[in-house]
Amino acid sequence: MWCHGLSHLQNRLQNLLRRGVTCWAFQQLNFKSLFPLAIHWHHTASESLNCAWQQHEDHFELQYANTVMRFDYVWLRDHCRSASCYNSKTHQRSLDTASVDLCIKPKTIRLDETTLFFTWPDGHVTKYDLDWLVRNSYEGQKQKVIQPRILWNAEIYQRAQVPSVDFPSFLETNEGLKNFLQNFLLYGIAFVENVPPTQEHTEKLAERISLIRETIYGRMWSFTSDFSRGDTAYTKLALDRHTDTTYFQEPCGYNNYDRAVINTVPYDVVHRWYTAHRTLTVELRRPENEFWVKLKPGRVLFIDNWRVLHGRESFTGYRQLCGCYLTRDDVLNTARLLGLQA
Ligand SMILES: C[N+](C)(C)CCCC[C@H](N)C(=O)O
Ligand SMILES: O=C(O)CCC(=O)C(=O)O
Ligand SMILES: [Fe+2]
Repeated sequence: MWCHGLSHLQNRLQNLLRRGVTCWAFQQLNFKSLFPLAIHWHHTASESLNCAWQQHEDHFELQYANTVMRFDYVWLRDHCRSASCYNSKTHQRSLDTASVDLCIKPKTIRLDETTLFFTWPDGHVTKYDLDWLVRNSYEGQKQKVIQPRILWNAEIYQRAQVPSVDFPSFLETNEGLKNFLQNFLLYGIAFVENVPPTQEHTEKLAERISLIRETIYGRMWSFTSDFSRGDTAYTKLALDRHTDTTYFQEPCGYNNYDRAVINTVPYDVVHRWYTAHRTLTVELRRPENEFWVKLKPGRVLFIDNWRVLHGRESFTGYRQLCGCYLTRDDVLNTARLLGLQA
């Protein structure tokens, strides 16, 4: 993440929208006439619970809360929350997953109210609450939006009139910080206004959100067009949309300027790469996806490099920027501590 101003932004957002899982209607035929092996459907005693399950040869099938779920038996054993399998104080698994027989099957399955009890061949009992299973099933997760995001282009973002947060509110109130982070998570960029235009205040701002990442550019960097480093960022040249530090093992995001020689793939794969690169670049350069921001002293911009690229026009005269790179895990951690879905 950056926390300093840029002259224009290019938003390019790939987001996978997920569809909810469909419900399942099941006409219960008399299986005896169809299959030699009787398949037992187990139902809850109380109709209101509306839960049915079936013990298949290689998985457990559960129908509950309008969701059809399928669970691997090793998974059901591995996620056991019994005292001997799970440390409820640290929320860590005690069970040695590698000790679970890959061909394990439950000896018996029983439902009591809203809890399923699986008894394994060694006598160990694993119990699951039905709602926990829905929440933690693959089928249940597919229905959830992991983190709400708003896909935008320049027009959508301008129309959204996303409010900036003021420096004092951001620094001194959790509400200010939470509003900022909510916008940052939704859009991938967010602004803080009226920040005293010093590196120290910018640093204080960044530390409010996350750990600052030390890189070859220092912890906080302040730069101008003095070519103090052999990089076009330290010139007056225009910079096309990009993200920084793509040459790091843990880059901020990816960047065409800094791309090293492609010498690890054969020529035909190289050509496919260029074709894909061209498709992406055409998309990235669509004018409607460019959101220009006029930076000024006191305006701090945070950018999620996994969602938004940055760049600038060429310029004349004196211009100085300062900022830093933030660690994504710590930004997300701060957001979660404030109750945001991140
Ligand atoms: C000046 N500042 C430290 C912000 C960025 C320097 C980044 C330089 C390099 N072109 C890259 O994109 O990673
Ligand atoms: O000068 C700017 O506005 C941005 C420069 C840049 O992208 C960089 O330093 O990586
Ligand atoms: Fe950059």
